[in-house]
Amino acid sequence: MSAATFGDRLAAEFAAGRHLCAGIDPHAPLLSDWGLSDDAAGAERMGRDVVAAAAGVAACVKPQVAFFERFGAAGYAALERVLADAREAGLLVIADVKRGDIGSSFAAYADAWLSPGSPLEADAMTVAAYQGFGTLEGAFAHVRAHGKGLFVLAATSNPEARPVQTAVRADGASVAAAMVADAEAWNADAQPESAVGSVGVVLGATLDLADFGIDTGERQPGPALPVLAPGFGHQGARVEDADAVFGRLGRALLANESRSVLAGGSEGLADRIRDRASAIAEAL
Ligand SMILES: O=c1ccn([C@@H]2O[C@H](COP(=O)(O)O)[C@@H](O)[C@H]2O)c(=O)[nH]1
Repeated sequence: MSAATFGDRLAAEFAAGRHLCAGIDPHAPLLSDWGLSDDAAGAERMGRDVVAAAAGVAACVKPQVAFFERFGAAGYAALERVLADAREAGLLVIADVKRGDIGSSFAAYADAWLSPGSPLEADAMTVAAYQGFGTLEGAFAHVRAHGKGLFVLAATSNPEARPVQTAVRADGASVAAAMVADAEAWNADAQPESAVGSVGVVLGATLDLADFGIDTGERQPGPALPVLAPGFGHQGARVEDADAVFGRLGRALLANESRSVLAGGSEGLADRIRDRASAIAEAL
């Protein structure tokens, strides 16, 4: 049993003025920019350098697991070492794996990414609840028992998602709004006294959330909903606009930037991370 919840640990990052989530996305062209090989060793080098530069500066790192997975077992071994470095550096890690399945199979994904002692252990993972919010129960068990966190895809930054996520369910809620409501309800029920919940959502910073039926106006009672917001930097969203985009949902915001901090090679990485972290802290 972990004493601090994931929400508590996020709240401590916010209190220290840290809201940047530094992405670890070893795209082939970025590896080439860095003078690294497009293989597991190159991805590992980039990942470990980002961890070293982000420690104490960013709130968390977010390895995009796909970029390691493309190298098979060697990629996973590389990722394990990046995760071990991040744990040692005291950085929160969100594994961007976007897993979802029927509950019994999803529980195995949750064990892989959230079980204490698992080689792939992270602090939180991204999940898809399109097979029903209840399928996430295997991860909720780790959230309750081990202080882990979840980020449920709600309104994603990519334009192709709109028809699915704006679709209206039989109860009148859009799919995106239902994910937000379900996450808020889970936090209010499981961790009513917490300032920040442990179950958050992914909301693209590139979006007008009203188009997705998401209410950013009225502050809800209960813990603040953690929001992992990709779309800043390379995808065009500006942190200066975060308040206007997220409204009440910006209370526990993690602003993700991947390519915008990784582009330009390993030289200057620490400065870029520091600059983005300050710009985000100032804007929020
Ligand atoms: O809605 C989503 C969900 C996840 N992502 C991921 O975030 C990063 C964004 O990278 P940038 O280089 O900062 O654009 C990447 O890993 C995506 O897979 C997202 O972009 N949008």
